[in-house]
Amino acid sequence: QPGDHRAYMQLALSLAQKSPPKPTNYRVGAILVDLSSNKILATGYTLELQGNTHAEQCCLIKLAVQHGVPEERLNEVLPSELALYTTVEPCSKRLSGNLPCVERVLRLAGSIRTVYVGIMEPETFVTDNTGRKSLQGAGIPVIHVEGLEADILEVATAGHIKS
Ligand SMILES: Nc1nc(=O)c(N)c(NC[C@H](O)[C@H](O)[C@H](O)COP(=O)(O)O)[nH]1
Ligand SMILES: [Zn+2]
Repeated sequence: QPGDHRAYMQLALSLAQKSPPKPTNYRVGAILVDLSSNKILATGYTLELQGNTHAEQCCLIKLAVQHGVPEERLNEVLPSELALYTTVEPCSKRLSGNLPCVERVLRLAGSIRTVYVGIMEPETFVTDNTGRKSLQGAGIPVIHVEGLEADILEVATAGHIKS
């Protein structure tokens, strides 16, 4: 139901606000929801876990640790009807060269069925995020949850030098 999507995205935004502001990335919040039980399996925000971690990546790292499997084998242990809510669309390229979150989601396509985003990635670092096309091409719909765009963008870019 739309109300649930909005509530989950609002929760993801509250997580994003915990992220330490940096000029070189966005402050993003993400949650993984088990749609069959409507339970939140994991939450994450940018830089929550050590290293240059993304919000979506933090959700997956936590579950990998919890289940004692490498991140890329999570679809062997996770329920098969998950939804990822992320305030900013998953990255398709990272200036750091780390594995983009779109790749992390694609290899778990058996479990992550839908991605809900608050905004598409702005053009600050990567000008043509191809994530949405890649995911939808793999049968994973990317659905825009409307209404929080201004707040999400303000939080995401709080660490940026305002020209
Ligand atoms: N969806 C998403 N979740 C995040 O947690 C995050 N930080 C970004 N940010 C996307 C942006 O394109 C990259 O942050 C830059 O490309 C720099 O790359 P690194 O983050 O240093 O690997 N995007
Ligand atoms: Zn990412």
